[in-house]
Amino acid sequence: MNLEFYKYQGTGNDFVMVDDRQNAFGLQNLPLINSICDRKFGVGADGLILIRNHPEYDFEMVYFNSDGTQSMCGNGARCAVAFSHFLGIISEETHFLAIDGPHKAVYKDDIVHLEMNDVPGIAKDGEEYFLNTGSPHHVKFVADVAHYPVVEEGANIRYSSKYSPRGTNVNFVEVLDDQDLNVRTYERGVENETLSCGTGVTACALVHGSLSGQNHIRIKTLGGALEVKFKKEDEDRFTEVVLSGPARQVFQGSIAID
Ligand SMILES: N[C@@H](CCC[C@H](N)C(=O)O)C(=O)O
Repeated sequence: MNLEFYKYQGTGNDFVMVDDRQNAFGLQNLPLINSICDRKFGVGADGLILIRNHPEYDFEMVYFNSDGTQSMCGNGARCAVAFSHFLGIISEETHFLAIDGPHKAVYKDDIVHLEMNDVPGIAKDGEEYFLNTGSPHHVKFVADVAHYPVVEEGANIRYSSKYSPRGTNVNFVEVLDDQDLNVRTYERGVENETLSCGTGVTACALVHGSLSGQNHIRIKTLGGALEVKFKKEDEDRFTEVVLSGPARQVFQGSIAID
């Protein structure tokens, strides 16, 4: 049997996308997800996304990390919006469902503006921070992120007893100024550095914005530029959080599956 798929990338965070409006893809088939995402033996991707019908929303995004675990993916959601536009499911605006609840988004000129869920607070531990932007994120400020050992130190924090057993994603942030950051992220579920992480840059922007007093932060990742706008309420609570950036189709294909 052949599985038709599309490949998308959002600032270098890459995903195999499947139009699964017929609910044909087995959600428990983790070996299949692993093998499709494998960069040597499969298509190769940080994650796999199914687009499914939903009675109350334009579509449902079902996201899997490359190891088959599930969480919210900001870049994946931006790609899901672009893919749903390509499939003709949505036009410019959409209201869709993800694992962390409903999201609204606008797709215009190849840029997806994605409304994230409100963030209830930031936990501080010395000079390091933890918050949940749909997925869990540790945020650590460093002086020279380009030369930082992201994979080694990211794995140390991700597997530390503090975050056991669920683990966390880990972001290393270099502050350029009050509104600009360089960010590199170690991702749980990929167990490696990815070129960009949408929920991760959102977490970094909220921490930095709460320290610098700004509510519009530009973030450079290894895979490109993203922006986060938000409203800061009292007690480090954030509403109207919007993640913006490009999401593009790279190719389409078909893979033989058993
Ligand atoms: N790349 C994603 C985050 C995907 C989920 C994460 N790896 C987790 O398991 O928490 C993004 O763009 O947000």
